[in-house]
Amino acid sequence: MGASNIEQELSLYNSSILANLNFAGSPATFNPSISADNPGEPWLKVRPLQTGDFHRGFLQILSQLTAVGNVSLAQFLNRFAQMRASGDYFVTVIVDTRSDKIIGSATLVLEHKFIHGCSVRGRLEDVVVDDTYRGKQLGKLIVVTVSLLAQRLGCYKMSLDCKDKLIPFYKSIGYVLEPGNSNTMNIRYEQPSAAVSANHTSGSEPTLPIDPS
Ligand SMILES: CC(=O)SCCNC(=O)CCNC(=O)[C@H](O)C(C)(C)COP(=O)(O)OP(=O)(O)OC[C@H]1O[C@@H](n2cnc3c(N)ncnc32)[C@H](O)[C@@H]1OP(=O)(O)O
Repeated sequence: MGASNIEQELSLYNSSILANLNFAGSPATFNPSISADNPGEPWLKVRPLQTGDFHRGFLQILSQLTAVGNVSLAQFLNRFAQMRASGDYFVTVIVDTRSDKIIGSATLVLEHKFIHGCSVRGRLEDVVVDDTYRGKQLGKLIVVTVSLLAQRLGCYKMSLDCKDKLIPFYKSIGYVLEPGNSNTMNIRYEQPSAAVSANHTSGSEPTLPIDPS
């Protein structure tokens, strides 16, 4: 099914918050100058992820970043609805409108804190540009877009994890390795069990016993 057959698409977030981002205030340099509003070609568009992007190759793009698995349309729409309801996921894509295909993506996730006066931190996740479009500033464009969005949404900082070879790429956009504070540590769970929701306010969710002591 072609993406154009989808009558009513939902956006993950309100696209108006992408307007007039201050690209001039970013440490990144663009030559020629481009921005989310003016990505350099009339057939390039930067916008929030939409439900119809399942049919525009969104998951295929992500598979150039890491293993995606066999995600069905129902799974995609379910995850989309969860992200949209949370209001904390800003999956942002670049579309080639000539082919109606997604050619780039980056995600800003908001992490709500108690510290720093109940502040919000941004996390940069899942950055990818289709391999046939690389080397044309689109990687920088999508990362700067979500980084400026984080600033607009009031984040006090934005953080990312990346392979060593991408450090120069992110440095060129203003990200820095902070001395004494630049390590990533992980525990990997080889066989993740079925997720159990920790939200036990809904009647249908499993409830956790309350310790009366
Ligand atoms: C937080 C995360 O998600 S980390 C995961 C990042 N994603 C991946 O590794 C997926 C596979 N790679 C890609 O999709 C792309 O190569 C990207 C997104 C990293 C870069 O996209 P591109 O569109 O090629 O980047 P763009 O053309 O904007 O390049 C910007 C600058 O970074 C440099 N650069 C781009 N890729 C790399 C790289 N792999 N290694 C070193 N430098 C790089 C370019 O030379 C360019 O330098 P310049 O500004 O001095 O000319």
